[in-house]
Amino acid sequence: MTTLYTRELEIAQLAVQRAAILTKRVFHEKAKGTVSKDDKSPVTIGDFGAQALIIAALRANFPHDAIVAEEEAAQLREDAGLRELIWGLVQETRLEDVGAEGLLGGGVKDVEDMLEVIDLGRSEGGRRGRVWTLDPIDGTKGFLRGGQYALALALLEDGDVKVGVLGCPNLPVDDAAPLAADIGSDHQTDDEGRGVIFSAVVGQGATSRPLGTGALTEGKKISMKTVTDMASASFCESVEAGHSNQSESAQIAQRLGITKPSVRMDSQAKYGSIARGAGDIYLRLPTSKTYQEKIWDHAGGDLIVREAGGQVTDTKGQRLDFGVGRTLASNSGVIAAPAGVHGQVLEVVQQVLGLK
Ligand SMILES: Nc1ncnc2c1ncn2[C@@H]1O[C@H](COP(=O)(O)O)[C@@H](OP(=O)(O)O)[C@H]1O
Ligand SMILES: [Mg+2]
Ligand SMILES: [Mg+2]
Ligand SMILES: [Mg+2]
Repeated sequence: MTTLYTRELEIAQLAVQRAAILTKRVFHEKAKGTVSKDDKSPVTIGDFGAQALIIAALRANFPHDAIVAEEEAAQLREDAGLRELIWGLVQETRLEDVGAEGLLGGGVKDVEDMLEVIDLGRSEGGRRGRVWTLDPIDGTKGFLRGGQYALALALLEDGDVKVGVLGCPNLPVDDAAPLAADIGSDHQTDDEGRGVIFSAVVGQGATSRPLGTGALTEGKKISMKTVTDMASASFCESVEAGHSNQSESAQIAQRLGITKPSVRMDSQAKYGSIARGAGDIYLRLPTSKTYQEKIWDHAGGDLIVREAGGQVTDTKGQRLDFGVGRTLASNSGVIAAPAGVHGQVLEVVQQVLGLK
């Protein structure tokens, strides 16, 4: 039997759309309730609030599915001020479309329930069964500096990505718009023309549609650009130098004959951008031997790029393996490129990294 994942896709898109209403509100506020996690990385009331809203929708619609999400409630249990702020936001956030809000169902009863909902994302993942993976704000550093960020949700079944949704509130709606790494100096007031949801279902292609706040509109098919001449291609990379080795990627660009400077952008907005042909190649080269990539940072983007005509592997040339657990422990780095040139890019990556 073919499973079409129609309901999973609809719920995932609406849940991301609703949570984006919350993150956009926090994005425009000066005080974002930022705290440091144990690994010193930032998390904000936007991350916690979005995670609570999205998991609440999953709990109501797919109560038997496991969830692997980035954040956990431990810090909120010790900080009443912070959790009340988040609770206020979660309570107030509703989709404009009453029917759509009804579809999401459930809701969060009270503050304690909100903390429990956040902690439903602590599954260890794995190769068996249905596992949702959620990054409520991917690119928190981009979110804090007024750049790109994404709400990323994907469904894995037996370790394979079946549905992927990326909400990118700060990317242009227009698939043909030039690659936008930041959103200019007007970001405190103006959301006009921005906000897009990228989606994909395995075997059904990838689409984009406006993020909006009302009912979802029909998606438009997206596809990667065909690269015929490397000299006119461009790399899309992290803003954070600690997340990808930028000097190695400069050498790779040079060897490939790429002349344009890399576009630096936070979050999985990179995957969405290349999937719609606004950029060409996404490179993420390991900066340390010990860091393991997290499944929520890549699952949605991986499927969206592959369904748009791309290939995604690590630097060893292996597909990303989402069935290992919460991390991509068996992979190293990421190379996402149009299928026609992926092999050529991989070859040069391996030469520069000394892998062959
Ligand atoms: N040393 C490191 N190497 C690679 N990725 C890292 C990293 N430290 C943190 N990250 C991840 O990089 C993500 C952001 O990706 P990008 O650099 O493409 O914007 C972060 O997601 P969050 O912002 O959700 O925590 C975080 O999970
Ligand atoms: Mg992330
Ligand atoms: Mg995150
Ligand atoms: Mg984080």
